[in-house]
Amino acid sequence: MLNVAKDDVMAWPKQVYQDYPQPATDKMDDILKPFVQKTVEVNHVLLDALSVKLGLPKDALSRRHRLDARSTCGVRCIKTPPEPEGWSEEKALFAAHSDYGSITFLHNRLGGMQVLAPGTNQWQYVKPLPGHAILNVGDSLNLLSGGLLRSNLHRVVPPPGQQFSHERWTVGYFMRPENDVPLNALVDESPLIAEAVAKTPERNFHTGETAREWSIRRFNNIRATNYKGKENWKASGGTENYKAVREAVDAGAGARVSVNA
Ligand SMILES: O=C(O)CCC(=O)C(=O)O
Ligand SMILES: [Fe+2]
Repeated sequence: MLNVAKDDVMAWPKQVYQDYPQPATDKMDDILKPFVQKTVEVNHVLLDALSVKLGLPKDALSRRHRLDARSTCGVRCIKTPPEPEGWSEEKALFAAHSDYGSITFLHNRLGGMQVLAPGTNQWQYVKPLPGHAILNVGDSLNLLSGGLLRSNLHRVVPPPGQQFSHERWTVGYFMRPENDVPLNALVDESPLIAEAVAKTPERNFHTGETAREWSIRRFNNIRATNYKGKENWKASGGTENYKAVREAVDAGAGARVSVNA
């Protein structure tokens, strides 16, 4: 798995955070930079449409996700070898999690990603379609929207059927709010969001954390070297007050860890 920070891609050949291996540096100008720019452009169209639907000013979300502002956004490339033994639930490649940011834009050819649809205990495959991308709403957008947009639990298991004999590749862009954006529901900017928050008193939509603090806390607790058990899983959590997630975790959905979502 290779993660490349958006800020490093956009600053290239200057460095903002760190070095990357040659497969990434060779492709910065021709592939990574255009990929980031195009993805952010598409995501802004989506964020504007979502803002309007949420009763927010049209740019309320996109102005919190500007391309040239520092953030924890990044590109991720995941290569998974073929699984000769075929499918088995224990072989989850990515444990159950919800993404930390706002929008995750995923491109893959093989199946394997599964989602826990709200109100169910059944994992369902999300089938990649040619010419399409898969979009996950992350926890930050869930919070900003007062829970109106859901960040569902998902995981990755070996691809189904005959696909298991192929190498699986995912390329994704993880869009997260700008570093200093407070992660609170936007109640002052939308009566719809204010109403949704008022109707969910059991949830805290005022995290007191900035987007950067939120991501760093979660990355640090889930990192395999720090991970000691369920307590870290909970400390890494963002939507643990969200009933479906809490129930799934208590039922063991989050028992395995391998993610940096
Ligand atoms: O590989 C995939 O299809 C999804 C990976 C994922 O959920 C993640 O990187 O957060
Ligand atoms: Fe994910």
